[in-house]
Amino acid sequence: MTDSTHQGAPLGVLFMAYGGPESLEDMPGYLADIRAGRVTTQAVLDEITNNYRQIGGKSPLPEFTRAQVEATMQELQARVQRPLKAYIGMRHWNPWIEDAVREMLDDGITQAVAIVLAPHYSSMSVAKYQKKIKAGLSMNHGHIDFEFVNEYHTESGYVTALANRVREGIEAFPEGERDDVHVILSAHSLPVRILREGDPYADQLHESARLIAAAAGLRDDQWSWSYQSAGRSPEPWLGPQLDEHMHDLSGKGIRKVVSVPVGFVSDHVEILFDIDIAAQETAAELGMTLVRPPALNTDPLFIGTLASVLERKVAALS
Ligand SMILES: C=CC1=C(C)c2cc3[nH]c(cc4nc(cc5[nH]c(cc1n2)c(C)c5CCC(=O)O)C(CCC(=O)O)=C4C)c(C)c3C=C
Ligand SMILES: [Fe+2]
Ligand SMILES: [Fe+2]
Repeated sequence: MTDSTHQGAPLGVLFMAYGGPESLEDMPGYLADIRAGRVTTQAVLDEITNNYRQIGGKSPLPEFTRAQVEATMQELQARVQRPLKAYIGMRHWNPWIEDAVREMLDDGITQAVAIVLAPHYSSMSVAKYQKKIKAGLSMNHGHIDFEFVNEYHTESGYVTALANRVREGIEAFPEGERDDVHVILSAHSLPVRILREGDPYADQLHESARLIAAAAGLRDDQWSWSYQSAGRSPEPWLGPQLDEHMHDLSGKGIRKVVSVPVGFVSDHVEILFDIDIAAQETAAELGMTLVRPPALNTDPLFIGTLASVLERKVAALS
């Protein structure tokens, strides 16, 4: 428990997520932001818009984010005596991180903790969210003491929750077939150049994957690693990509697969389209059965993890 001697404004808790379009009309603006000034051809715009059309015409990410924030705040406020106030800021769409920071300053917040709804640190992900906080502060000529959660990829609640998903996927197969089921753990690819730059992303992903496989009781030959959702740019991206990896596994005679993305914490287009539609099509071509258990979303173990890592940062500010 932290003390209750702080007066005045509550302590801010800023939750940051990728952001997602709430209608197909948002697509050009959303993509322009993600691709940061690079031209998006009509063909790429049409392709990605069509992917969103196939998952219901909008991203479910904002709604999952709000639900995760509400559940985490309930748990965190029960553990911390100091009054807290939650804010949501997205990197690529409304509500923007910079606007959330302005709202915090308007509310008189002087101390805050910040977390990205992504468990692994990279200069191309978490660091960019943190830069946006700093931009929001400098644009508004304000100051807030921030404590940042950089990563939480080895937290036991996160690992156990995903190991439970792995088991749930395996148990979707009849009992006599479960020994033959192969588990693919995956995460969003990034350009290969991050390795030369000493970025911890790939190592952190592999560490999570090993912990999850061990917690799920998988044999070494019963799981493998793959990247997914590489961006549409000419430079090389980390692989193997899910599609080519599934072809490799098929070549080894594997026909039953469970897919568990470990870098995403809610169901959104990179799962609902890239796995549930695109990878399922590949599985059908290869004569494979592919089971994809739900993402963490508001799993109580995951929410407990978010509350715990935030609680430690709140304590550091007190
Ligand atoms: C670890 C890094 C990344 C995560 C996590 C991530 C999640 C994520 N991405 C989308 C949707 C799109 N991403 C796109 C491009 C893109 N994504 C990342 C990194 C992560 N994305 C990079 C580095 C890039 C390339 C940017 C560029 O300069 O081109 C795109 C654009 C189309 C494309 O290039 O494929 C989309 C759309 C979601 C919904 C998501 C979920 C959390
Ligand atoms: Fe992305
Ligand atoms: Fe992506």
